[in-house]
Amino acid sequence: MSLIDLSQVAGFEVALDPHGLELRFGEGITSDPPEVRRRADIRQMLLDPQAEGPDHLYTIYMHIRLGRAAALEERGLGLGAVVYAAGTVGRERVRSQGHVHSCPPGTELAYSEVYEFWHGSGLMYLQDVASPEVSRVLLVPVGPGDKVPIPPGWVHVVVNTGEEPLVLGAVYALETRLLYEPLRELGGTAYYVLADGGLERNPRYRRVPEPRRVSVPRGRQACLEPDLPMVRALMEDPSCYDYVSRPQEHRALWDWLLGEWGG
Ligand SMILES: O=P(O)(O)OC[C@H]1O[C@](O)(CO)[C@@H](O)[C@@H]1O
Repeated sequence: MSLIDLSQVAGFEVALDPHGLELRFGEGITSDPPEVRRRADIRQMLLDPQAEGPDHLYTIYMHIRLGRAAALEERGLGLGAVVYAAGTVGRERVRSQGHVHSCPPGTELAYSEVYEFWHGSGLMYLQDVASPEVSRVLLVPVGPGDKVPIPPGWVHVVVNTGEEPLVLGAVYALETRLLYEPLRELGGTAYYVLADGGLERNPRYRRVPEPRRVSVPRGRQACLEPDLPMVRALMEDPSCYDYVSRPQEHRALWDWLLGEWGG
């Protein structure tokens, strides 16, 4: 199958092999060896742990090095990417398992991350805590060019709602630890996104609000312009995603973001 060029939306040379769920980088661009998430790996987070579906759900690329990445690393940031299969796992859409991030040492505000969507269509599922009493659940429909910062401490899951592979790039904090256990103990998120577009409540949660559908935030202060790829925004202003690795210094930005989403 032919490759799909993503260079324009990503801001550097990269193409999607939709059949293999793989990325091909331009010359001189490298990454850590890709990691494949299989259905068995995320079983404990599914509505039905025995659900049938594709074996290979998504491919993760971390530490993508563009040759000019020094500015990124000096700021405690890395560039990653994920390719999600299309299809269903039991009654759910193919999706990431979900996790939360650790906090920078000596702080109480967890590392963030910014997702930038490069191909396909999806839904970001955001939940304010990975514990049985949840106050906010947000659903953000996403497509190419959209950027979504993860508010500190929030559970985040990416759902492929389209019929093609969904591809995203991610600016993440190099020091982040990904925490899966709090969510595994709850059997995943408070709601599961179903293939028919509906939501199924997870009975292990004690308190859950009605989910709210919100828009992708647009804001210069957070470098979220849809027509400026993250790697180009970083070239123009190397500090523009410092809020990812130093969330505690950017409280006004988090207030703005949650305000955009209705508080
Ligand atoms: O939750 P999982 O299975 O680790 O997959 C999501 C992946 O996406 C990322 O958020 C992209 O950087 C990684 O941190 C993570 O490994």
